[in-house]
Amino acid sequence: MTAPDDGDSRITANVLTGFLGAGKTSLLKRLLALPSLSGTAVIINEFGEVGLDHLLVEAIDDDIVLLKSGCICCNIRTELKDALLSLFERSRNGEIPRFSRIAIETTGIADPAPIVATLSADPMLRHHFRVGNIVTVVDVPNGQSNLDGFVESQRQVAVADRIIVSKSDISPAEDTARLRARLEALNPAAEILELDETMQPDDALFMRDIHDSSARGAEVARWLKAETRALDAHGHHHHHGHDHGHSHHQAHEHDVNRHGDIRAFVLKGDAPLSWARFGLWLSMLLNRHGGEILRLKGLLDIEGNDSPVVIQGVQHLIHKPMHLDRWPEGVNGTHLVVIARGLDPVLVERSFRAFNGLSPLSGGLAKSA
Ligand SMILES: Nc1nc2c(ncn2[C@@H]2O[C@H](COP(=O)(O)OP(=O)(O)OP(=O)(O)O)[C@@H](O)[C@H]2O)c(=O)[nH]1
Repeated sequence: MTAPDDGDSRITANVLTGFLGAGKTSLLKRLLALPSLSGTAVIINEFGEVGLDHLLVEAIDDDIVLLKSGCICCNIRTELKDALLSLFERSRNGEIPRFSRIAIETTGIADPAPIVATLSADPMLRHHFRVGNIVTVVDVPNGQSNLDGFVESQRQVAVADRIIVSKSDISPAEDTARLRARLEALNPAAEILELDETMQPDDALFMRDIHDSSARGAEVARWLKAETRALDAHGHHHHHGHDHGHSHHQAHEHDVNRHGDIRAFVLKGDAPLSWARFGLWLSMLLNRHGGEILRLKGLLDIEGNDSPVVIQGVQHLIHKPMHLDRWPEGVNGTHLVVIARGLDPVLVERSFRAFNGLSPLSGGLAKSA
């Protein structure tokens, strides 16, 4: 793992995902109509032989690349890479306008993580592109049943930085509220926004991300808020942290963050960490369990640093760590939000504490701050 460094002039790649028909293309059209996003190049990956979405996104048709492959996890990786590099070259040569941002709309039944992985792991791609906000659209009419029936839908929600709840205009308010609650539990670190087709989206959806130093503080504050909604490694809500009488079993009965076997939890450090040791622990964890760790984001208190180091990752990948100017109000100490599938949070916490020289938590119960 490299040391934190903020200098970055690469093209931002926003990934737009969401289940079939959730409203991705409709949202993308409205985003691209905003002056601040008008120069965005677009790659659309459609399921099936005939692509139609590019016809709907007429505004920037010269820059649209359509990837027709069905399965995003295998052949699409090469195709996506070729498409991205070709767009980059063509803009360099003046064949198409220069662009500083690219939006990648995934097919509805895809797990977006391999796209993010391709973008961040391929040496050529990561030289030119960096992953910006991952935006996931979930529609109220079908969102619940998609989450029930398709692990891809769960993964789309789990990796998101922003979740757009669509079609609330044609749904009962209680359905919208119920879906929001489920999404919050599944990914407590994401911002959830209700946006139907009649509403103009904010360019911040794509533009304000963790790489933007003016937005970084607000972004991190959101991750930290996740802590009040996520569970600690033992299945307890932090604001219920005084219930020391709970057994693990009791705690898990109230474990709203478990969906299928995907769940969010928070690891906290009560002493500064050694960068090298933490890096080694994380590498080992990802080496072994990268496929199960869907999303990881948080603040690290690193020895010798007055301000926190921001870290985030998707599956096997850890993005380049960044510095935050100062600790947010009321926060000191490492806070790591983890969204994982099929991993025992207690074991992860145990190894985190042991490896990083933190004392074990007494009695097997996490203490609240
Ligand atoms: N009422 C309502 N309809 C919407 C909303 N968002 C999208 N739609 C409609 O839902 C349908 C699907 O929207 P698309 O934007 O094509 O959805 P998509 O996610 O791109 O679909 P696929 O590419 O097939 O996965 C279209 O008929 C849209 O007009 C919304 O917020 N409210």
